[in-house]
Amino acid sequence: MAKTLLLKNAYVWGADGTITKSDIAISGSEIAWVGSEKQDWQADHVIDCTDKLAIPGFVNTHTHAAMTLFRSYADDMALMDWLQNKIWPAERKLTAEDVYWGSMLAIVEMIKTGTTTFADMYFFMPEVAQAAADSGIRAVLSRGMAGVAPTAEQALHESEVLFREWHNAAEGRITVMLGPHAPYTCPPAYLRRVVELAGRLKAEIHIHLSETAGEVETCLKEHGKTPIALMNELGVLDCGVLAAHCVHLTEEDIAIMARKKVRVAHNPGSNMKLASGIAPVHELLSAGICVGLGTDGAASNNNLDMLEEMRLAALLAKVRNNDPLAVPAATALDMATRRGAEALGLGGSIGVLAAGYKADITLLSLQGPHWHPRHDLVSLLVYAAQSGDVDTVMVNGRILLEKGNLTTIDEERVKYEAARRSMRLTR
Ligand SMILES: CSC[C@H]1O[C@@H](n2cnc3c(O)ncnc32)[C@H](O)[C@@H]1O
Ligand SMILES: [Zn+2]
Repeated sequence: MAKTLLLKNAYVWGADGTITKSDIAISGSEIAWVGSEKQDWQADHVIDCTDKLAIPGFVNTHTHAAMTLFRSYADDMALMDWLQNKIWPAERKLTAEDVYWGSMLAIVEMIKTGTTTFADMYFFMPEVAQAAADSGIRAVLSRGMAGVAPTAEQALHESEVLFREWHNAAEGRITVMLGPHAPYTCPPAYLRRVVELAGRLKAEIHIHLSETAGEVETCLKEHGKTPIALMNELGVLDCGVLAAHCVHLTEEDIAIMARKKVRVAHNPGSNMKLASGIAPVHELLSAGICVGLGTDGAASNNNLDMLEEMRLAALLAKVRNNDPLAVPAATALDMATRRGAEALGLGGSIGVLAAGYKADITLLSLQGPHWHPRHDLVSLLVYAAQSGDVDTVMVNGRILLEKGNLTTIDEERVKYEAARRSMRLTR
């Protein structure tokens, strides 16, 4: 018999976008019921959620988890300078164990700030998968691929093995996509092979696209097309694509993306810090494109806090469009949860608190002074909440954070391992 859990008397952000005082009944890994009338639910365990807000766990649609190891190592630089002169040389020294512990540090931070799913693109992905499996979090994993010697062939092979060994593994918490890094690291011939592999495995693609003005300029010079148009020509957009960044887009790019149902991972914090630019989120949403939120890696953000990303997304759109109505609070929250789930191909399974969805839930304490007065809880969540408000987090009905304490991870060991490995890598 599946274990049952009752979250009693919470403020629940429901499927209709309103917040009402409700109970949430959970059976095994799924939400069985949300409402306020059911009296006869026999729960194995009851959590009193008085003065707590229940939302779907945040979905971080783009990160490089193990880059926690490089947090604060190289700041205040532009993307290509940062990658070529600081990050890539340090990444060449990474071992599988480094990636496991760096990913674990990311997972600690993500769970403690209310994230229940993350999409990762990096190296040594079986170790990232193991970290996700060990911790209980949900993850969508891609082996980052660059189409240049000496690792181009190996990356294709490792992507296929990762897919075969980990897609739908760990009680269904882990899924796998293919991760060609970007148009400037993957030449057209290589991208065609990625498309062939995606077709054979029926795998989707996670890629960085149109992140900087320089990327678009170079692509136009070398291929006579924008990165989006080039991906379209190569068949990449027919595979089902999660495109990270999408900062510099033409009207024609947006029309192609809408037609091809490209989903976007918007990373406002990283885009600001690397001075990449401001993505046209309002225009993407108006074109009917699915936009989720991501932190990018902790070396370019420098944290993995989706509350912060949600607030930045709402604020930055207003600045870009000179319009206070651009990306209202409710839209930002939807992007951090339901739309993020859709962006990762998990729509209908997570991202909403309703019967039949997986029980991936974040409870926030409403006791801090910044939650008063309470005209509008969605507004308070997006514009005033703090990560320290995150009280309880569950994935698949399993509690990973209880009253602020991790239940599956030894945080002190993780911090120790990450610190000593980071010292070696950046020496
Ligand atoms: C091939 S694994 C992923 C690869 O991406 C690098 N990376 C981190 N942040 C960004 C970014 O904002 N744009 C492009 N590439 C990025 C990371 O360091 C890995 O090398
Ligand atoms: Zn990235």
